[in-house]
Amino acid sequence: MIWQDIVQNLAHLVYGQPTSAKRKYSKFNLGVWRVVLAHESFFSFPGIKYHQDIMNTIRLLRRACGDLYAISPPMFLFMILAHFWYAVEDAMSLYFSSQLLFHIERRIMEGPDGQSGNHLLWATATRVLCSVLTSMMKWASEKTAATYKTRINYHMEGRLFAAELSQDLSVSMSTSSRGDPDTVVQCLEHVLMFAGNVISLLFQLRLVIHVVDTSVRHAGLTLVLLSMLPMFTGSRHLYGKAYVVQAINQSYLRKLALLKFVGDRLKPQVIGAGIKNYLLEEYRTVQHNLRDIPDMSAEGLYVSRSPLLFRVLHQLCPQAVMLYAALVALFNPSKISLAKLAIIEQTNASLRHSFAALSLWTHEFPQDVTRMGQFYMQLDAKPEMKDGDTSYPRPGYDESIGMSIEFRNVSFNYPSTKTDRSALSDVCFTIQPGNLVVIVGSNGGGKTTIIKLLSRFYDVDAGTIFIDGIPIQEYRMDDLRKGIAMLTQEHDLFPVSIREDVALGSPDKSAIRDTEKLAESLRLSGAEHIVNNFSDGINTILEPVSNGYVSFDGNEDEKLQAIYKSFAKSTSVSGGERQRLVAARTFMRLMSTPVKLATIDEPSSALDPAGEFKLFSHLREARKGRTMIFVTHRFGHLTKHADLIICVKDGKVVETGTHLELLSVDGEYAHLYNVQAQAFSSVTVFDSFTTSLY
Ligand SMILES: Nc1ncnc2c1ncn2[C@@H]1O[C@H](COP(=O)(O)OP(=O)(O)OP(=O)(O)O)[C@@H](O)[C@H]1O
Repeated sequence: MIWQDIVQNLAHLVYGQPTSAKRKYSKFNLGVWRVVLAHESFFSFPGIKYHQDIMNTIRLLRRACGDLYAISPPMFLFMILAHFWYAVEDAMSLYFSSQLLFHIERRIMEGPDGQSGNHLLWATATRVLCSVLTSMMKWASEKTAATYKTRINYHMEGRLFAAELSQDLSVSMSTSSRGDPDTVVQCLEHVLMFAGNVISLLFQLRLVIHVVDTSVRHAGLTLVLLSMLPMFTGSRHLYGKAYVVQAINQSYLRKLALLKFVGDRLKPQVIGAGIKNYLLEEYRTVQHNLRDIPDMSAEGLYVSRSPLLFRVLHQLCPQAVMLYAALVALFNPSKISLAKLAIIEQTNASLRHSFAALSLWTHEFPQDVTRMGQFYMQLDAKPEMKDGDTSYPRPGYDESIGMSIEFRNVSFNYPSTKTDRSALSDVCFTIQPGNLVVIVGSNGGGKTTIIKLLSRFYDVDAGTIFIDGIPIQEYRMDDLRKGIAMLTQEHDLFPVSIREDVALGSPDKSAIRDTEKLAESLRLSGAEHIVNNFSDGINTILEPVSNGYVSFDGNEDEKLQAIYKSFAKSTSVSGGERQRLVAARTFMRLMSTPVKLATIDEPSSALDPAGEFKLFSHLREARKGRTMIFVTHRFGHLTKHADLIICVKDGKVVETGTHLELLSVDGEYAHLYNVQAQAFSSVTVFDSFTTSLY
């Protein structure tokens, strides 16, 4: 019911959503569904403390107005003027139409010699003028609005992009959805529409009551209310209500399960198992059991449950004016005229439309405000981690040696984690400048987490990480990260050309034109031959952003499909080739900036053994003046060169030492090493090749 919806939505707006503790819930079955519907009484609203929400809404709207005004003051003012004009025009056009109808009627009754010709002429001219002005306004407003909205969207999206780029990982991971810049202008437009709607509504009410009153005194309000009755008794619907729907009919669920057997995934097994007849028989049983139980949507079934009386009233009430007029005409014909009837009918229709628009507004506006709030919250989200003010490397610190690192009683858990187990707990180790370190351990042990903490992706929960003798938090994050080259197990390519992708390894903008360094990076990572495979060479974009679509109906058209495929020609490379290209970015970094720490976290899972061996050798060659930390599961050839091996298990450091020291301890590292060594002990041509590499 529209009226109920308006009241309920306004209550939501003023008092906020009621809490589930205050709502009542009713359960009922509809066809194959069980519906649980939340009911709200006015008393279930939490109370006036929600005036805070209203203040927040006003604050948000003021901020939105400020932003939109700053983008283009004339366009902003024009947008407000246009909306105001529509509201006034809506009301005026009703008034002018009624005048026109009166004059037409008078003219018809008086005939061509009557006195009303001039009035009719004026009324016609005013009506035409008003329509022309409105069309001009609409034309201008559509043009301006399109440009204005485009500007607003680009501007707001740009601000959001900048804000997202500067957020740290824990903040971005806690944000569930990306804010929509559209919401700002939408919200403001909805407010303007609401204001316009209220103006028209008041005018329409005034007009219809006045016209009816001129026929029968004081009958106007009664008649208006009577014709509006369907809004109080209208059909039931679930739109905008809080409910949950579950399929509970076992035969229906069985039918859904049976239909899955003809899907592509299970079809081969159905054919192989020869169960066609069995499934067919089962389906017939289900069909028989379901008989007439409808499986149409719960929403549709709910509407069809409206009581008969409501339906009759719904049909009859809008005709109340006509029926009433017929009665008046029957007993007192001089009190009614056709012009009045036409005006009342027309105004009644407008009134119904205005009430429906108002109901929609009260439903949508709180959602708009919430979305706009989310947008601004994302825009305002500040990095949680405090930046330090010491430059890295510190002035006077020896730049020719690598980074020294100490983890002192470090514990850490990811902000988004759902388990109680810490990713790292009470971790202690020390790495000397220039050391080659290998971190080993089983899956989920915390190896990658150590690497991420070193680049200060997150702050530790307890303990301290010391970099070159001082806590990591004291360094300026940008400086520290410039001193670290990371090669990770994620091998996502950037959606740009290979040239730009590799060049982005260097913070220097001119790297994109440094052909020599680009070629050397590709050579060291073993990606040279990949680039040579493409006709566009180093300028190939491997993951172009999608740049078009086929319309829904065009999906059937083979020619259109072929044209679409020709736009989006993504060039695929294998997992190993991707890893090599990503590694090229790291070599670019190692060649371009004074890197004091290189962290290499399993970048070779998809590489063949020879490729992995070469990659690691090239990385080791770039070690001079740097500390280097490798994380790898295939560590035989690396740990022998390592100054320090850190063995982690379940978030704890279980052993540290050199290869020989740890083998002699015969603990976790010796166990992992022996498992790998045994895998190579069977003599095959391939194995002897790989073992010789290691
Ligand atoms: N982004 C994340 N959010 C929540 N938990 C995470 C996240 N990344 C890792 N973890 C959890 O932290 C723990 C340590 O993960 P980490 O990636 O450091 O292990 P790992 O030793 O590198 O494992 P693998 O050898 O499989 O790469 C694991 O329990 C993992 O599930």
